[in-house]
Amino acid sequence: MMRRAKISIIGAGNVGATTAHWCAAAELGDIVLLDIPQTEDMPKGKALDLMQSSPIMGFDSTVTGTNDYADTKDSDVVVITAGLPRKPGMSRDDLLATNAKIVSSVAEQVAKYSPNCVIIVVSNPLDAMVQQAMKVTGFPPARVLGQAGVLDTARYRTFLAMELGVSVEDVSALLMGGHGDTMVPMPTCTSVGGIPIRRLLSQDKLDAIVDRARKGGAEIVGLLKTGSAYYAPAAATAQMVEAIIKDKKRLIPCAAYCDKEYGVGGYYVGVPVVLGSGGVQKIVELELDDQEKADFQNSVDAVKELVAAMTKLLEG
Ligand SMILES: NC(=O)c1ccc[n+]([C@@H]2O[C@H](COP(=O)([O-])OP(=O)(O)OC[C@H]3O[C@@H](n4cnc5c(N)ncnc54)[C@H](O)[C@@H]3O)[C@@H](O)[C@H]2O)c1
Ligand SMILES: O=C(O)C[C@H](O)C(=O)O
Repeated sequence: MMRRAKISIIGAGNVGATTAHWCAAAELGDIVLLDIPQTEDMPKGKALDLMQSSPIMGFDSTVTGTNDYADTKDSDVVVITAGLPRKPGMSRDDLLATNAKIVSSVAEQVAKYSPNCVIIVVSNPLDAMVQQAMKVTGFPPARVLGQAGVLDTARYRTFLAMELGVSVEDVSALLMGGHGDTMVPMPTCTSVGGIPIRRLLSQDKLDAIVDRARKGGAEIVGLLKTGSAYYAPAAATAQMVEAIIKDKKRLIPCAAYCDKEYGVGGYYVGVPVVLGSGGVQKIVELELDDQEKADFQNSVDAVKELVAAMTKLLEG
């Protein structure tokens, strides 16, 4: 009998529970939703609620809630959403000290119970958290990656479609770099219905859209006031889960470990990858123009600083 894929989601908060929702609705596999013992039966409650939507939505995935890592044993994919979200006035980097400790403890348990899984980290500040997850698990870099680029690109595509009055389905785009204010839009890799974006939009309008995409997370934080975005982040994460489980070989931007690639030198940063079974199958190296190169380097430098601050915090 064919075994269904097993997907565990660590952190049953807004992003975690919504990722479970999208994954279940798309019948990607059986899902385990885990949170800390202090949350008591909360993950069980969310899992049961989701299961009770299955007759209406027509999916046969099971969803189990738990506080016990033993229930995540032998997962194929583990999504880490554990950690604090930011509130208005905070940057993602302000979460560094708290979330680095949380992600370290989570990654240790994930490696113990699912030594062969692919890990998708979502917790912020993303690029540092995924680096820490790789370090703690000792997994090969292809099996540890971060979700940011799919979300950032989706925001950029949404704003472009809104501006042009066209279907989002026809907007194809790419953003690179870290998941922060230094992320690098790639107008040379943006097209609508096959038409290069610069033939459809003035530079001013494009710049304004790029700026809004860069600040897209803060815009939602400012509106929600109690936390950060979760519908789009969860949809982005579910797309990555699907790519891995179905070996779809999607060419999408993810936070991937780049050593020689783009001359990064051993850090996680957003780059286009081929994502499929086993995680990152290939990092796609593009020839960058001078501006893109400078912007990308600036973003890599910001990631390096963040990782150095994290190392100091954890070791100090
Ligand atoms: N990468 C991205 O694009 C992206 C997008 C949105 C949110 N995020 C980040 O994802 C994280 C979660 O956001 P959220 O909105 O779901 O927050 P949330 O507060 O709704 O949920 C976080 C959950 O993590 C749990 N948790 C805390 N410590 C834990 C531990 N040690 N083990 C297991 N679970 C633990 C909490 O109990 C809580 O239920 C935040 O750090 C946020 O910044 C990243
Ligand atoms: O902005 C945040 O803090 C959450 C997330 O990184 C996002 O981009 O929505």
